[in-house]
Amino acid sequence: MNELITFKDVVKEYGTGESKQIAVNHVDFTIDEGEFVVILGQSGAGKSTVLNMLGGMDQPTSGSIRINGEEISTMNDNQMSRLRAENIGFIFQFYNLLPSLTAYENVALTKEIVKDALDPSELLDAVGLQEHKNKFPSQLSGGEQQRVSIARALSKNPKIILGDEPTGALDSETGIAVLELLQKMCKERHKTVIIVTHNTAFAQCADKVIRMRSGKIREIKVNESPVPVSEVNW
Ligand SMILES: Nc1ncnc2c1ncn2[C@@H]1O[C@H](COP(=O)(O)OP(=O)(O)OP(=O)(O)O)[C@@H](O)[C@H]1O
Repeated sequence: MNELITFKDVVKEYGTGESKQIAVNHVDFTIDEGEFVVILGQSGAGKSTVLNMLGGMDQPTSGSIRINGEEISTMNDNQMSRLRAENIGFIFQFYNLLPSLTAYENVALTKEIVKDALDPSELLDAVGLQEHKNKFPSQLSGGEQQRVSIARALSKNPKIILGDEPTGALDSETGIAVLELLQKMCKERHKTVIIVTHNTAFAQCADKVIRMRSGKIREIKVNESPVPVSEVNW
């Protein structure tokens, strides 16, 4: 498989002097195109910092981050916005939908940002929300809102989908359904999906598990036979 993402000797420090905090401490890993990757670790391990640097929301203090062969750690805001718009979809713990827009309109917003946005209606069908397209976020359950946000993330047809605790605010049954959908996007649409979580049960379904503690990588494990989400004993 093609290598899509490379972190090489990446360090992220916050603050200076006595208040200096090393959030990410000399981290190396690679992610291939089409992989379903879970970054695991307890609170404060540095997971979100890694994801934020990957999405260009934060820049490393030192080291190299390459996406699709492009060095992103030295990109300016405009270059980063372009790369993000073309390649990356985000799913957050809280769905970040615009309350005054319907599910359909929230997904259709992407058309304003990218030229080749996918059809909102088809995407909402794909995430099982055929009957809810014209509802506002307040009329949808948490799981439904998260599915709208997944449809929105997919609408720009990104190569990479990043999720920071994407099931964190959902009950376990809905969380499993959302995870199943992400695994499906990975297998059927060949998306590279990277999820940050503290839930160790996710490890069974991943192609690759990156374990972090105190800003460092403790283990990188390639799973030869990942389990379909539906078969995991949660
Ligand atoms: N903007 C910031 N300023 C100062 N310190 C920060 C900042 N962002 C993160 N940190 C620190 O960096 C460390 C790693 O934080 P990070 O959010 O990446 O951890 P995490 O593994 O995602 O944790 P959680 O599961 O609780 O979200 C923590 O000690 C945190 O306090």
